[in-house]
Amino acid sequence: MRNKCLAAHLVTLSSKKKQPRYKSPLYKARCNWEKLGVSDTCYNKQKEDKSGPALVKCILESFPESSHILNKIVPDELDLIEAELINLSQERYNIVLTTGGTGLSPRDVTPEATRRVITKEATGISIGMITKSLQVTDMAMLSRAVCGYRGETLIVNLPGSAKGATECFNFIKSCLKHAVHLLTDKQDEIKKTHDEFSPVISGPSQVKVNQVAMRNRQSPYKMLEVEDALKLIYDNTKDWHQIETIKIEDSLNRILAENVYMPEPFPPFRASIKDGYAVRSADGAGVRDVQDVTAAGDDPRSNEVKPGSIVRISTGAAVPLGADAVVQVEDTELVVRDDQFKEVKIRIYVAPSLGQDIREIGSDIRAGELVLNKFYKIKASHIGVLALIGRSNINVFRRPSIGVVSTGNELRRHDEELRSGHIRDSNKLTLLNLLMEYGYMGRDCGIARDNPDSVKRTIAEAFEQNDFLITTGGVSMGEFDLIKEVLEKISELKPTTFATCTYKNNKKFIFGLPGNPVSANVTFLLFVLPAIKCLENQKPYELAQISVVMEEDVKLDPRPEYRRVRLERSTDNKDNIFTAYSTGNQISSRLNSFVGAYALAIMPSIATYGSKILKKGANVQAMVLDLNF
Ligand SMILES: Nc1nc2c(c(=O)[nH]1)N[C@H]1C(S)=C(S)[C@@H](COP(=O)(O)OP(=O)(O)OC[C@H]3O[C@@H](n4cnc5c(N)ncnc54)[C@H](O)[C@@H]3O)O[C@H]1N2
Ligand code: MOO
Ligand SMILES: [Mg+2]
Repeated sequence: MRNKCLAAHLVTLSSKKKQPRYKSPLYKARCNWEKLGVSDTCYNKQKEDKSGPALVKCILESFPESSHILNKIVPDELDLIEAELINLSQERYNIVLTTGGTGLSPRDVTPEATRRVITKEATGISIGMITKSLQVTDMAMLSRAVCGYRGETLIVNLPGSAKGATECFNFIKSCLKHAVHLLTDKQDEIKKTHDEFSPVISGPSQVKVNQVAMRNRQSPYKMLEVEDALKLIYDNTKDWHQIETIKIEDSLNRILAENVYMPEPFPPFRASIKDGYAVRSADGAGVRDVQDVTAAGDDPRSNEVKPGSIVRISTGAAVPLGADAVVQVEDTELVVRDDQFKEVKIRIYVAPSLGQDIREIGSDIRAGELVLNKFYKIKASHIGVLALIGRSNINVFRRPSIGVVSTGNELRRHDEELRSGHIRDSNKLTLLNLLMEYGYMGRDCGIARDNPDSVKRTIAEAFEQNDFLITTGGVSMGEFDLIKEVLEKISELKPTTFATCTYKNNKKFIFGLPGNPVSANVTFLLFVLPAIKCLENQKPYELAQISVVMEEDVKLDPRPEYRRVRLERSTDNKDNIFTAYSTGNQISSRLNSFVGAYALAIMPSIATYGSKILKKGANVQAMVLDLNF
């Protein structure tokens, strides 16, 4: 339906062209957004229209989902421009951008035509555009650009030059989508944008979450020990596994869901191990006639070695009939050659033994032999084996599709401009890349704002595409910490949260990790990774541990803690003991405590250790993050 589309129409008008001569569509493109239109009046054979194509390029860059762009030219005539604008609004284009005709020359009539057409003015857009343009040139004072709308169509006057038009488009583009959503009454989209901007409203927070005075003063969720938490995670993930068939080319690091047997012997023919001569061993040493040659790929039945003769052979070639040994070229000498330098007679120094330098049929892999076991993680050489035995597809355990959501009003994408009170979302890229480090792919499912609707909507949208979600933030005791409120079945690993739920009849898994970047990283390694592996039907997993000696006194916490440490081998290193040095301040907001960290040294809780201080020189276990130290 066209009226439901987000569309733009661009009209470029030129004041320079006196006669209206051309009216032709210049450019039409269909993309997978709905309908965008671009029209252009500044077209004249004496001068190339640059602003139309330049704007089309800008639109496509800024709104790659644009589905229809029409670049059209209309002449600089009040009535014609008016008629065209009315026509475009009747066709329900969502945005009409005009270029040209906004200045002070007598031919400049675009604002007048626009005023005739619009039912209401959108003054803010013109003001925004002109204000920002004034930072570029004082000439912007001469702009008479008008912006407004007729029906569902937003009409925006831009200057005529390619530079001015694209500059002004870039000044106003951030509000265009929302303007169209408002004009077309797209409530869902409108709400999303309002959520986005809620945190910048100054004064008391506008986010009405709950009656804060009634909040829990203690977490109502049961807090678990790490081991119990892991058990609960396994119990809730171990039965999910599913099998899928994939191409062997795509199977690296996947978990095999079948035993793989060899269907036929390998090598499938008797193959030479050396470059040399295929011989009859009974003929012994001495001078032989070189009867023929057989190369890799030749049919062994095409040749038969006659008594007293030999056949030149290369490594990997099938040994011809009659031959039962191969003599490497190093153990021979040339006796006679012909004019063409072909070998005629050679001498074998040492009598060959039966079967020498021949790989018998099935000597590498017997027919029926088990070559790969179910539950193996498929490595490069395994894929080679699968190729060797002629498998195109293989059954593996399906991986959950994984989405990553950040939550927080303070968050902006790392590439977005920050305003006061904002920080960049670092957890998203950390987690997506941690997934990749361990061989998984995650999807960016956006940033949810700290209100129940936004959290619910973002989670629901993420569940549309994913089996497994990792969220960060919003799991603690704050009045805007909402993740737990929207989940059904919950256990808490203070403050990490794990829940399973059914969404549209499918079982889904969600980890609400703490927002603090270090905590998100550590809890991913401790809990999320084992859960993903369990869904893939791998055995209970944890990072490999080694024994380390702490290089400093450490104040312990009521909860076990995981210190980021640099490791050094002890000088004598008899028992393979490593010394662990903390990577600076360990506060959980300080993500750079991971920089230079090779391991997580496990600090026991006060209760387990029986003291508040772990003394320098104490021996503890450390989970290895990077073996290359
Ligand atoms: N009264 C209590 N307050 C807090 C407790 C508690 O037990 N009682 N626990 C503290 C601990 S420990 C942690 S960890 C945090 C957990 O916080 P949340 O998971 O609720 O996360 P937020 O409050 O949303 O954010 C915490 C912190 O992290 C920053 N953050 C959040 N998301 C991101 C991101 N994607 N990228 C970068 N930084 C992010 C956020 O700005 C906050 O500074 O709660 C303590 N409070
Ligand atoms: O659990 Mo919080 O993660 O200590 O900072
Ligand atoms: Mg919080």
